Amino acid sequence: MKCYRHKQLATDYYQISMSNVYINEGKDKDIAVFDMFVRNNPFNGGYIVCAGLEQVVQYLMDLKFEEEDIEMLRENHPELTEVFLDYLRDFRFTGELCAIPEGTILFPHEPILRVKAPLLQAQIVETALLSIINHQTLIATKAARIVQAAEGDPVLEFGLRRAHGSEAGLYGARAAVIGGCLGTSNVESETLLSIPSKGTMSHSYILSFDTEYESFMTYTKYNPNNLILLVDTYNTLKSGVPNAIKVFQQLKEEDRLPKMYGIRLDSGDLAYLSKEAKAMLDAHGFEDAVISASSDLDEYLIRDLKLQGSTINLWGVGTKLITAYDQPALGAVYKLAQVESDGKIYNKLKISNDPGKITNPGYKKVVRLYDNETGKALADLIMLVDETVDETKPLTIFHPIHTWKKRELTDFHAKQLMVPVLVDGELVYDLPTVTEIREHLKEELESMWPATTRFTNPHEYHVDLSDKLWNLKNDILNKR
Ligand SMILES: Nc1ncnc2c1ncn2[C@@H]1O[C@H](COP(=O)(O)OP(=O)(O)OP(=O)(O)O)[C@@H](O)[C@H]1O
Ligand SMILES: O=P(O)(O)OC[C@H]1O[C@H](OP(=O)(O)OP(=O)(O)O)[C@H](O)[C@@H]1O
Ligand SMILES: O=C(O)c1cccnc1
Repeated sequence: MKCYRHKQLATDYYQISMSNVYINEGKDKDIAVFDMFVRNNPFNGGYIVCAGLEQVVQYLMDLKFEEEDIEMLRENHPELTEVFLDYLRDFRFTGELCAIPEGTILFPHEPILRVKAPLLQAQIVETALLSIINHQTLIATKAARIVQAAEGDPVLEFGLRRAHGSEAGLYGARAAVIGGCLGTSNVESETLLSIPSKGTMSHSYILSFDTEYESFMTYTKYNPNNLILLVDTYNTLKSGVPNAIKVFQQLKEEDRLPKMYGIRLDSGDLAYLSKEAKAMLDAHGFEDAVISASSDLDEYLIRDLKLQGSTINLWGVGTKLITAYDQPALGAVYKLAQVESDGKIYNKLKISNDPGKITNPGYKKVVRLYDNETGKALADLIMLVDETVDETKPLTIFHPIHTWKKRELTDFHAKQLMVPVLVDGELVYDLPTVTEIREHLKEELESMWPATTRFTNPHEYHVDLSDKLWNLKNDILNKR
């Protein structure tokens, strides 16, 4: 049986059936603008970390349908016309993609990306684009929170075994590094991230030897530079830590104690055990030993362990990071905002009884307004592409639903968040490396007030609409 992935078929069938209509009704040449955005911050948090753009670009640039895909569609779906199947044969994405760069902090309702392309092209890519961005943005945001809780201690991503399949593990590892993780245990990600995978040892390794000491000592023969010994297999304080100290002493005598050495705790009271282990290591002159821990950790547990005075200084985080345990889906959506047909422009919005769910029409951009004195971000404005912000005058911004909530901004500067990525289907953007993206996120987090990034009841960052966009939206609503 053949079983391999056709990425171009990784879509919902309705994209195909709607495209079949578009081409037969001559709508395929209409130019559509779609926005992708998230409606709520995940994890009850105050921000979102953009991730996944590189894979979106790869997908759009590589997208084509093979003869066998077309044959399969013809056989299984007799309703698909030959005109449409023929069109698929030569399919290429020839449109425009603008996006907020990866590692940028984003807030609900702001377009994370905007696609402007012939309607059929812009439509048929929806599912793939959403699945890429929904996944990586969610994991990058979770990772950023975990890294924030670790307060500068390195965090390693250990989740592959608990990921929802190896693809989620691989791209989850990428997103985790974007979110600030120092590295990952995932070996496959080395080719993707160009970051060497890292790791310690498992309980089974230790159990495979007659004694814990022998397992540790044998490990040192083959791992001269990486020596993090797992100390909880038998008894952390009575056996694991004393055996680790014996090994470190012996290596020190032989002048082969690596720079990076230490222990990993994986069960029990991590605060208590880390403090006791630190005291024992210090008493033997191993003050610089790494004390790492894993065991169902997340941002709340890490914060709690720090409050308890734990001495852990390297965190291994698996399940709760790679699965975004407390919020398994981000909920980004992809909505039609404009159609250009026969030279005429029609701005579109989706109505809802919930005013927060009514989409924003038009060809838009996002601008971030920064305070000149502190350099901190003040608010974001979603506006039409042809609008500018006059930085020389005070600017009054208002809540898009509760419009009486107004704020006057003075002494600020504005920065456009979206950048052109594809023009006429061609790449016009230098894709940064994952480590560059991670650095960018650090700067982004520094530009936010702590009130926005705190875990408990974070301040709702203001994302407002320009007057012109607000009027356009209301005009459309009033005409219905
Ligand atoms: N000091 C602490 N404060 C709060 N939570 C802690 C503390 N120490 C450990 N935990 C957490 O408590 C949970 C249970 O830990 P525990 O060691 O009892 O189970 P375990 O890790 O599954 O151990 P075992 O593998 O021996 O069953 C884990 O999520 C762990 O991270
Ligand atoms: O707790 P997480 O955040 O998910 O981190 C990954 C976990 O995976 C390993 O456990 P596992 O029991 O699978 O293997 P082991 O026998 O090597 O401990 C490791 O020891 C961690 O506890
Ligand atoms: O290297 C490790 O310590 C590791 C890797 C995967 C899962 N848990 C731990």
